[in-house]
Amino acid sequence: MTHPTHGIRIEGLRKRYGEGDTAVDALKDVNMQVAPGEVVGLIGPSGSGKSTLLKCLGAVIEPTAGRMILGEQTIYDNGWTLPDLRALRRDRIGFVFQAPYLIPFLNVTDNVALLPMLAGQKNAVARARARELLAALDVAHRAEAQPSELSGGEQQRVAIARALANQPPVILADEPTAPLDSERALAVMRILNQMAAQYRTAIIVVTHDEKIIPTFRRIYHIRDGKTHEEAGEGRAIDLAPAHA
Ligand SMILES: Nc1ncnc2c1ncn2[C@@H]1O[C@H](COP(=O)(O)OP(=O)(O)OP(=O)(O)O)[C@@H](O)[C@H]1O
Repeated sequence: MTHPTHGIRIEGLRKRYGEGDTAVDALKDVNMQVAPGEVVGLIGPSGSGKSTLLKCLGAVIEPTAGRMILGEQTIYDNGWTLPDLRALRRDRIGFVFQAPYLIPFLNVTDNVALLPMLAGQKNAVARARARELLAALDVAHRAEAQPSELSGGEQQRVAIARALANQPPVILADEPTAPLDSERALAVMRILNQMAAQYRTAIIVVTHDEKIIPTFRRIYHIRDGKTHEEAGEGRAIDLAPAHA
């Protein structure tokens, strides 16, 4: 089957934890499509299945049924279709979390270059790629600093650079703006939108953050393990300051 849009496609995804009387159907029927270059919001109350969905998409846990397509590749079709899930996570999916989780004893450039090096890139190529991304995210001047010397917003931008380092077709962001004030939260959303457009990345942002919800053009609501799509406001965010 061909997938003209690529990006992310999820069809009829289900996840059951446990068995028998104690089984929990965390995902009952999840359907989503995210185009390359698009940033969508995923919103839902506590316990609705958001983390379960991200963990399935990130190949951290195995779904029970359905299909998941990342980029050009079907990765799950009622079972994993790939032998090496570690390589999938490392090379094809970027993760951004609420906390930046930078490696404290590596400088900023090496934090970003590490994943391409692990994927087999030569050191010089990986570091050049890291410097290009740090420049795109406006933190090139901190390239030789240690993570502890950066502000929270700078650390989050380095974490975004790291998520982009292997040019994954997909980025999964879990509450990436929760600890940030309004201006910085909007700046992070602007960066994610710019990066999505520049690198044709499909990005899913799980969030409760009222500050950023108006920025999405499309939102998936998840409730009781089922997704519902709705149009967002898609409010322009180019008035936000450049520095997160
Ligand atoms: N490992 C597990 N074993 C059994 N049930 C689980 C497990 N992980 C999650 N669940 C259940 O699956 C359902 C969905 O949980 P999930 O963590 O995906 O929700 P969430 O939307 O991310 O919630 P929150 O916003 O509170 O983090 C909940 O009923 C939860 O109790």
